[in-house]
Amino acid sequence: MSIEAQDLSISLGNKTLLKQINLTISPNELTVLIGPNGAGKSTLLKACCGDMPSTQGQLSINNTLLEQYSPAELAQARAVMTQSYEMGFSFTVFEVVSMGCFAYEEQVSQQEKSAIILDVMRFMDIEQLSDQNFMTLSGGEQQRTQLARVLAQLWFPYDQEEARYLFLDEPTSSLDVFHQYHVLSLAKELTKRNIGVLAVVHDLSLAASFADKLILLNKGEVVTQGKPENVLQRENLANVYGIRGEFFHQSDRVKPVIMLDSRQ
Ligand SMILES: Nc1ncnc2c1ncn2[C@@H]1O[C@H](COP(=O)(O)OP(=O)(O)OP(=O)(O)O)[C@@H](O)[C@H]1O
Repeated sequence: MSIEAQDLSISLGNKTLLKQINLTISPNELTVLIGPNGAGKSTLLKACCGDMPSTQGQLSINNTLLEQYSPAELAQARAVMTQSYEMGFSFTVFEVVSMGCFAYEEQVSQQEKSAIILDVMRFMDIEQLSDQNFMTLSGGEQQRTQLARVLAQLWFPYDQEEARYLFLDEPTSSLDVFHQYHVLSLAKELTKRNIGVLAVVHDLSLAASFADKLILLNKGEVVTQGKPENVLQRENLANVYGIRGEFFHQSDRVKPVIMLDSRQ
């Protein structure tokens, strides 16, 4: 059980966005995509969740090719949180989160649905905002509401045996430090429930602190992938980001950090 991308390429016109990507997203791992602006992270995330068709190569989810999934099956196999989430109408937080239940709406009672929504709102620390208009929330509160919505999509059925997947494009970009840690700890927690997580994260120290596996992208290609300490080597930071710095992990009592040289 996993998501497998094989030789995945995407071109638009004469521009190549992704070049021959090979990767595995495992259900028991938090995989984090890193790389500079324009590297292709969002494009790769969209390709892996089936939101963007590839020009070449293939993608399988739990040993079944993506094109063999119906939209309903795909909605039960994976949930996606993109970077922008414009709401055309005014909805309350509760209503936005309840949209996540669309994939199994007919299989649960109203009571069960409300219990799921409350559960994920508690998880995301937004239950006190339940009746507030989504448009009036702060950026971080909106982000946590959207996270609760995608979590709701994967909350049922409870006894699901098939691995499922959560795709998060910059889920921590508007969050304060407490909620950044909270969201990535939660993402890690989900991997214990047979949910594989692929997240785009810009903050390298945060990525190094939580990722089981990092995938470093540059110019549409995978430069390297593996454990954070192996990916965040001095030469990769220099070649890909153009910075001087290094991975530093003092002890198990503290999270690793990327230390930047003061002379860049
Ligand atoms: N629909 C499109 N048409 C043309 N070019 C596109 C399209 N979508 C993405 N691109 C280009 O593909 C490249 C990769 O974009 P992508 O959004 O995947 O990068 P990213 O690594 O997520 O960047 P960032 O860190 O800035 O969010 C960029 O150069 C972008 O301009």
